Amino acid sequence: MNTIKTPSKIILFGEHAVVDGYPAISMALDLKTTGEIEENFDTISIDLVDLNEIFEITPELIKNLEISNFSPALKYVICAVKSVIFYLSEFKNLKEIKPFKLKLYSEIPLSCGLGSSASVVVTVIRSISNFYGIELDNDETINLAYSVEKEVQGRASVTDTATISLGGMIEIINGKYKPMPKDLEEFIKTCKFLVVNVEERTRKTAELVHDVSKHPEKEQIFEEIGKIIQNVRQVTDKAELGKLMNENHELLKKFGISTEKLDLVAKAGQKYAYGGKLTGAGGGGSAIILLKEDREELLKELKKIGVIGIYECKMAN
Ligand SMILES: Nc1ncnc2c1ncn2[C@@H]1O[C@H](COP(=O)(O)OP(=O)(O)O)[C@@H](O)[C@H]1O
Ligand SMILES: C[C@@](O)(CCOP(=O)(O)O)CC(=O)O
Ligand SMILES: [Mg+2]
Repeated sequence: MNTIKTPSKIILFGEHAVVDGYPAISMALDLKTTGEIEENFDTISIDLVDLNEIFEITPELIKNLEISNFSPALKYVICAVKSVIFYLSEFKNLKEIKPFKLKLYSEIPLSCGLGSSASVVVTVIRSISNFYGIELDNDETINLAYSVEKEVQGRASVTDTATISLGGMIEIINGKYKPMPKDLEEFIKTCKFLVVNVEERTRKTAELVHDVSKHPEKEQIFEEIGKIIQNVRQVTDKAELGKLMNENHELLKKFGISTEKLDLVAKAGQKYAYGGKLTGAGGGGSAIILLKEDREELLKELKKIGVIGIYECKMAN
């Protein structure tokens, strides 16, 4: 049996704007999705442990699967299985689609803005290509995973799939992923972030991304977010960086994708730490807080607000 483990991510700045070509800055997080794959007798069997579902199909039918026939929860994994098998057959000379059993499970809270969708999609792609003994480079993996997120969500950026595939910290500029400038990376590495899983989401990423794309003030808000990221590049002081996080959160609120609890957590970050903002698509889910040394008051405030979970952010390389 082969095992693949893939990190999650936090978007530090630029979520949603990045879907429209504006910049973003993100970091891989060491909460991981695991894929365990081995030969199977006659079918392709996918055990989605976190969804309590098993999907089975005979190999010859996989390429003609109609993704729209499946429930939203199954779409990411099934679209990823179909896409990687199609790609390996068409472009990497895969001759025979041998049956396999793939078990998927994750440490990442699902639908919480930490990129669980991108993490499971990259895990599927790497597990299956690995099983067939075909090496995909990062660019192939990222482009394949990005096409899956776009097909399932209707709109997506490459931020999640690139960050999760490459690890570390990356910048997205004009839809292209690049390593972070060294000095900025060194500075951000001195920062400690708290990842707060605030509450269950009311809308899926696909719906949130769609709703934001229809907002009448979208362009000017994205322009403002783009300016914040220009300023991030000059910052060498945590108080400054925290202020820019707060500004980013205020701009995201204008899209109606924050919630009362996300705002309370962001405010707690502003009051008891350097700053705080929602991360990912919003609609509930997670926030990130740039920590000061002393976090006692902050933790007390988060307890009072009542959040689902708190993770000390450890960057995954
Ligand atoms: N471990 C997993 N197993 C199966 N499907 C998963 C897994 N993790 C994520 N998913 C799929 O991704 C969806 C969540 O993706 P999304 O709404 O983009 O939220 P996020 O990426 O912020 O976690 C889940 O509803 C499910 O369809
Ligand atoms: C909202 C967005 O910028 C990030 C989505 O993150 P998540 O699926 O909520 O973890 C969409 C995208 O970049 O594809
Ligand atoms: Mg997602």
